[in-house]
Amino acid sequence: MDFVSVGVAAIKSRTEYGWIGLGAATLYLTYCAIWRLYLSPIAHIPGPKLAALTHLYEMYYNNWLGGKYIWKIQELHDQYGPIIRISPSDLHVGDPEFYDILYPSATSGRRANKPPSLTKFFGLDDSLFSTMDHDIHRKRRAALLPYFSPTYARRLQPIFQERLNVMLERLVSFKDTDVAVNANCMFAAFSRGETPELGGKLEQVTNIGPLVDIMENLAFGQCTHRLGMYKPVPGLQNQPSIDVNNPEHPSFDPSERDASLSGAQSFHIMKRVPWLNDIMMSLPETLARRVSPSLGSYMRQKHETRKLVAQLSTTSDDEWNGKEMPIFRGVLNSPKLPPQEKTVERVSQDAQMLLMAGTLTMASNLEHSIYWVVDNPDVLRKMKEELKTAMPTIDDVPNVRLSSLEGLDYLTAVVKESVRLIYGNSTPHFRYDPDGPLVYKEEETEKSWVIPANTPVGMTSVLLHHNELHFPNSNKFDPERWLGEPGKKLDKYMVGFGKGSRVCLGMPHGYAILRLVLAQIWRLWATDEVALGDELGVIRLYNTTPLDVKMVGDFFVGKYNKARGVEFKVSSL
Ligand code: HEM
Repeated sequence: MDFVSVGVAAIKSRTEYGWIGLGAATLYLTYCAIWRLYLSPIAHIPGPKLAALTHLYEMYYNNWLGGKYIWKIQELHDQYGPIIRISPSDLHVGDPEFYDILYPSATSGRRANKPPSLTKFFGLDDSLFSTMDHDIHRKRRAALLPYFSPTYARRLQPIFQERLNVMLERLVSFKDTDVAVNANCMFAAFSRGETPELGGKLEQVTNIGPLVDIMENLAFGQCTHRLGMYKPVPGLQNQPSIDVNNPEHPSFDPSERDASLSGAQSFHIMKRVPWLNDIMMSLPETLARRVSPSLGSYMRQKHETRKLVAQLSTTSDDEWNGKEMPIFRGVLNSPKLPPQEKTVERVSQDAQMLLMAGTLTMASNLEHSIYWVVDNPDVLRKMKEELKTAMPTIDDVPNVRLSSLEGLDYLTAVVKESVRLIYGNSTPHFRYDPDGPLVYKEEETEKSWVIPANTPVGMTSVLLHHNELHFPNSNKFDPERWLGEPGKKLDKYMVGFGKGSRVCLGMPHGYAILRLVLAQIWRLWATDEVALGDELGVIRLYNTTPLDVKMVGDFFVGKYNKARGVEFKVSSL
């Protein structure tokens, strides 16, 4: 055989192999398509064929259009009914009455697992939030539970109050300056300096919002003491504060907040390609920072958290005598966990998750509530009148007890209404029952749908909180809806903290901090329309329109039009 015929034969066989490969791929794809459309155990659930056929349908709305699938899901519910198939593997239910079935309570005896799409996107696979298995989740949660009761939250008031005082003092230092305060950064203080105790040096940190400090205090028994950097402002009650004229200390720095939020942009990619997340998480911090600043700051947070937990693991019980035991010191020692659950690596994941869970939603909530309250003078008027009953003068503000704020119905209604409109997590929260099928019964038609075991089903707070049957005129910020008997009945439909065995662990702390912050800010400050007369000055929105507080995309948490978020200035009355 000459070279030419050998070459021709090789090409021929390669072409043949090519055709065989193509044929096999076509057969496989055809089989997959037929299986997904007609043979899958969820083939009977209504929905668009394209969504049943490929995840690209969802990806078009989430990755290409930017977190828009939840609103498409609402359109699909309008078209196909209350239960729909939204991807080859996932279902979605729009009927609020199904919530308690999908998210069973801890005492129901039913198990609810989380699928990887909701757990493997932020590199904390062994944290409480990301725990897929129901039984492991129960154990991990039991170790944290003692630190999250309403009574415990009340006991923590001095810790909350100390940080809050500093934030309020700092706010006064901006009065009659031209500084536009970034509300989210003011509350969250995403910047974190290295702790001197750990041998690091303090970075220049320009945020002093209370939330990260509070969470760090609860978690580790210390915070980064960034306040020590600020010069006290003369005349402000013994608090360190900022010299606003010092160019090194400008207003609240949004860079890390923006970085953290832009990190959320990768949520929809990571949830479908979890191995990409594993690669990212294995990068050294310097390289991660080059890939993206948000990833860099996330990695820094991860390393710092690990250092703090490692440090806690070497402390002795005596060191905490007479002091509040930090949560993760307790977890490292918890008799409820087996040794493999108490490694520094595993516990650090819980700690980082807690820092994130306790700041992102809270900061967003407080930020937007500033806008809603200023934008609704009637709401502010009623709230201020009620606040005056608990704090007759502004000197009473730092000493008001949480228990007396809990008795203020209107304040509670304002808090609930802001949680309703901030939605908690904006993305569908998937669960599956590993033990058997679930049944969804459509009330109107009395038709029953069997959902096979192990099928992920999601429900979405953004859609449930705009259900016009329960929340008429749902886009309006209207605390009145939570008052009286009708208000009490609405509690069933409030899902901002989730429900069931995985309901937000920090809900008591969340309510406590929201009550304290809102009550104290709005007792101390007025607006141009509403003033009691003895306030420190007025809050005026700056460069913020109604469009800026409207959620435009679901990236696990809501994304908003204006990257800097709500801004305001403070002036004399
Ligand atoms: C307005 C404030 C807050 C909102 C709206 C909120 C909302 C949520 C939501 C929707 C979940 C997921 C529930 C689920 O998986 O079904 C969650 C989980 C969690 N939250 Fe919050 N949260 C807030 C504040 C806090 C605070 C202040 C802390 C900590 C002090 C916290 C700690 C946690 C933890 C640890 C989890 C995981 C619970 C688990 O998987 O068992 N949250 N939160």
